[in-house]
Amino acid sequence: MSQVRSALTIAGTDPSGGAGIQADLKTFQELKTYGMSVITSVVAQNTTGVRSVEHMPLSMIEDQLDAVIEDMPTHAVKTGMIASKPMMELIVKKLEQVDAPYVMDPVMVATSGDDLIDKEGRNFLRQYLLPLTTVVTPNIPEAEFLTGLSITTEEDMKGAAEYLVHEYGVDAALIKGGHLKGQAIDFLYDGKQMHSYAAERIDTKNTHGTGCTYAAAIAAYLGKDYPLPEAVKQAKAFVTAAITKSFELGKGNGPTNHWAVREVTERKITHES
Ligand SMILES: Nc1ncnc2c1ncn2[C@@H]1O[C@H](COP(=O)(O)OP(=O)(O)O)[C@@H](O)[C@H]1O
Ligand SMILES: Cc1ncc(COP(=O)(O)OP(=O)(O)O)c(N)n1
Repeated sequence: MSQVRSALTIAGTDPSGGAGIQADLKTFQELKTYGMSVITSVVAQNTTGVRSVEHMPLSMIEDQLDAVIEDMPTHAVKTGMIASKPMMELIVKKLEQVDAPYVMDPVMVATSGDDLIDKEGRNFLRQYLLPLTTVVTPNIPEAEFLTGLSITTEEDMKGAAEYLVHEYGVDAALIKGGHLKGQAIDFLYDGKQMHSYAAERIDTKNTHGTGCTYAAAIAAYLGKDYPLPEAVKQAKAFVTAAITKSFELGKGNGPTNHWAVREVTERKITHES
């Protein structure tokens, strides 16, 4: 692999550093992927919650996207917080100009419980953005919204992954199991095979930004031409390390540790397919 690989994140900000654009760029950097970023919304938040949000004008989002797409090679795209239907319509149009794998982290609610996307945007995402994705990575509540299914068991998770692929035309769906009890297991359905990725659940409240970090790591590995099942396995190891060494910072849920991967060498991930 000669040229440096790059990834573009299109998301909101987290000034406390644990989630959003900040988490994505830290993840790309740790995985030696050149990180580029387009900001959709400026979010005043920390480990305890969101206090205010300013959405970027559409013209500013478009100018940021054009500035990157016209100038920089893009080997993978990851979206996080896209707060409205007009933003999504713009991003759909721009993604047509980028020939690269697209990871969607369908961010809807922050760990703190604050909504990050409006109702019109949720519905547009389901109908128009999902079909463009290489892989969508919902947590349990996000998967329940996207599918309308109740998800309380591992079998429900598998059913939701299959539903998203068959009903919404995503290439693959990764249902993350952090919100369930027991081992931290995720299920990836790629239209042909069901894959499971399991790790020991770590007893910590410091999981702010786990979903962002996981999706950004998947994008980085896809940008390096890893096959999707392997990209997910590597990203699972990355986010598990980040949680293992997460930080007791802030008064709420502390952030994950994006350089943990340099220190946590033994990360037992059970990948089955
Ligand atoms: N306490 C935990 N210990 C180990 N892995 C966890 C823990 N909580 C979440 N995970 C893992 O972190 C990733 C993010 O999952 P989840 O927290 O459900 O998504 P989100 O952060 O979007 O809500 C998944 O791989 C999940 O299995
Ligand atoms: C701007 C922004 N994007 C995404 C999130 C989600 O972060 P959070 O829910 O706290 O953590 P994960 O769901 O990724 O584990 C956010 N808070 N802000």
